[in-house]
Amino acid sequence: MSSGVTAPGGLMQEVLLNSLVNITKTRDIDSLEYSLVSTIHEFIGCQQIAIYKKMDTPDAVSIERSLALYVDDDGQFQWSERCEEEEPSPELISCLHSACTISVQSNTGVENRWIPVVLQEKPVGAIALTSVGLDSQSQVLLNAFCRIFENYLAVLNENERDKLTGLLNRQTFDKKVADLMQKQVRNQYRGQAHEGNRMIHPGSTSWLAIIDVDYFKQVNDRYGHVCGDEVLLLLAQKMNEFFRASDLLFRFGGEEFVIVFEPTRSDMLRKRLDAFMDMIRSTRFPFVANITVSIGVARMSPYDFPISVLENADRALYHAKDSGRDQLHFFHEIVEILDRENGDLDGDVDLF
Ligand SMILES: Nc1nc2c(ncn2[C@@H]2O[C@H](COP(=O)(O)OP(=O)(O)OP(=O)(O)O)[C@@H](O)[C@H]2O)c(=O)[nH]1
Repeated sequence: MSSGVTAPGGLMQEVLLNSLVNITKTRDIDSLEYSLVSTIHEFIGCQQIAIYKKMDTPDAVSIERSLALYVDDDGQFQWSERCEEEEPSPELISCLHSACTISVQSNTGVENRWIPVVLQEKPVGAIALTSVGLDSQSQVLLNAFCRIFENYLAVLNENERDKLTGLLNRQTFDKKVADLMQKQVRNQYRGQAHEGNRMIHPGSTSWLAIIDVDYFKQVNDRYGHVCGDEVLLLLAQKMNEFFRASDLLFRFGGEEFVIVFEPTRSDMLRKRLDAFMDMIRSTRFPFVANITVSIGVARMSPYDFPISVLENADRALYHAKDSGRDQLHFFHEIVEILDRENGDLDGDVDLF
């Protein structure tokens, strides 16, 4: 038996209730995960606890370990951060595939257990535990914690998402971007040249793109709002399939979408967005057959105000619309051109 908290009955119940209060007090998914792992550590006391997430990418399903806690023999513990799981165990894959709990016991009595996390009837992740075997009380507690986590995850997930497309909604923008930027500062500080298992190329920065459907009003006017919604839904699905799971995809309202890209070089991003525009041009949408999009992109560093970056991307988008639509423009390039034309090297030109 590997129980964490040992306290008299009444006190134990109080500690337990407080822990549940802490789980349900959280307002974002990262804090929820942290509360769950802390609670399992406190009440069940495992050697390792990890949360895995299934990430659907264009080419394959990848798995991310979003949080892990390692406890050594002296009870000292260490947190480990988000990373891509390069070689997921067959048990983890099978748990994610079957949505069933899997438990494997070694000769030495160490037990590995994978518990699925199910959202809208689909397995979206798993909680993995390494322990010296769980007694029945710990198993009951563990299952209850996991189910509370699952229920609360569903609530938070719904609050973060746009109802029509399922993409992140505008209200989450500040928090999500702040988290991403903090992560980049930490990586810079550690001199880390990798993002997950991807190489960060020299000269890479984050980018923010605003994608806006061209002449979308005509779609609504001609076919009605419900048909317009169908077009937006398919476009969002295409974006989800095309871009990496680590890029943040938002619907900002109407026919306007925002993507925050993890560090990459501008030439690489241009290639990717050109390919995206090509894919959209050749996709057959319901009712309208074809649509095009205009895109404005601005560089984003951890030291920028997100609102200023949004304004810059919006100016580049305006330029794309103004120049005929179905185009991609980078804000810094427009500034460079205008600077040259105006001979104004302050960069303080009234652009648009
Ligand atoms: N179907 C649907 N339409 C929406 C939604 N939100 C906003 N719209 C419509 O999106 C259209 C946006 O029109 P405009 O801003 O004039 O832009 P546009 O017609 O795409 O023209 P350009 O962007 O200049 O190419 C309007 O008709 C809005 O009513 C929504 O949730 N569903």
